Amino acid sequence: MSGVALIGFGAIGRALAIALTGDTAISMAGVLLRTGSDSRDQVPGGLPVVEDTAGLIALAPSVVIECAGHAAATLHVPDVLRAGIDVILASSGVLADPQAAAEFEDAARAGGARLILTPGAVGGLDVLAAARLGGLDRVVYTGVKPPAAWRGTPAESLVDLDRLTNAHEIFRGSARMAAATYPKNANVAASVALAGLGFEATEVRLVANPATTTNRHRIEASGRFGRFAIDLDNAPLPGNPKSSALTALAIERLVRTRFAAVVV
Ligand SMILES: NC(=O)C1=CN([C@@H]2O[C@H](COP(=O)(O)OP(=O)(O)OC[C@H]3O[C@@H](n4cnc5c(N)ncnc54)[C@H](O)[C@@H]3O)[C@@H](O)[C@H]2O)C=CC1
Ligand SMILES: O=C([O-])CC(=O)C(=O)O
Repeated sequence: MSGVALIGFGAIGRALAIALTGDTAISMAGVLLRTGSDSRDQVPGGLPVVEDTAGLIALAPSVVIECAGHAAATLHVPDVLRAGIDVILASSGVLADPQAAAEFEDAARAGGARLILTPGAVGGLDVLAAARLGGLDRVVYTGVKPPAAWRGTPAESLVDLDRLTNAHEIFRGSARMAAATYPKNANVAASVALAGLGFEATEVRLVANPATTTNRHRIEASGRFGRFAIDLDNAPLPGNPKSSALTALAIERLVRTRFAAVVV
């Protein structure tokens, strides 16, 4: 088996295809699109396009990258894992649903494959996961994005995003609720929860702020290890103000790591 296959060809998928095409050590195996998808015209010529899970598995990739959202992850990822193919999951928030989390894990075990979470738009998950082994007391994640990043989300019923003049907290609660309520904006909250204190105990604040042009993420954690805080100020991806460019880079790094002799 060789190569990388994508589920979805939106802002992250396009960035990955550009970054990985032409690399001599890594080949692109193909892309899974929905039937009639607008993205078809943007897929580089010669790259196979498939429309269902069986077609994706038939490409025999060494790894599949999911970058299409929670529904697509639920639809395709368990079967890909059961077929023995590793999956890099961008839409980590799908695991906030205990039933989905159990199904994904069972599928990975059944197929002898690995479900790999990307740090995505944040960093510090290594610190959090190590600190957790010694015991964590508190983890707080705060995500701040410009109003445009909250369009098409429940924030629209809380505040007039077009007329916002000050920062407005649009969500405060558990990582589980954040991931379910903001599936395209709070995957980071889910990844922080999975690395640290879990979906219930991880505290999340989401903010719409007209004064920012970047996607800001702050993780604060304390426990027996001590304490840490990490701040990221991320440029958004062209084509999707919700998603940080760092997310595509973090996935690219995971892919390169799989094919590298020395792993940093
Ligand atoms: N872990 C993290 O830090 C982050 C995770 N994400 C996740 O990555 C996902 C993708 O992000 P973007 O590329 O920025 O979104 P996007 O909206 O630009 O692209 C998503 C693409 O997936 C396609 N799609 C939807 N359902 C599909 C299906 N069933 N099969 C095939 N394609 C399907 C859509 O048509 C669209 O072209 C987000 O929805 C989110 O779940 C995004 C940003 C950060
Ligand atoms: O890319 C980002 O800044 C974060 C994001 O959308 C998510 O966590 O789903």
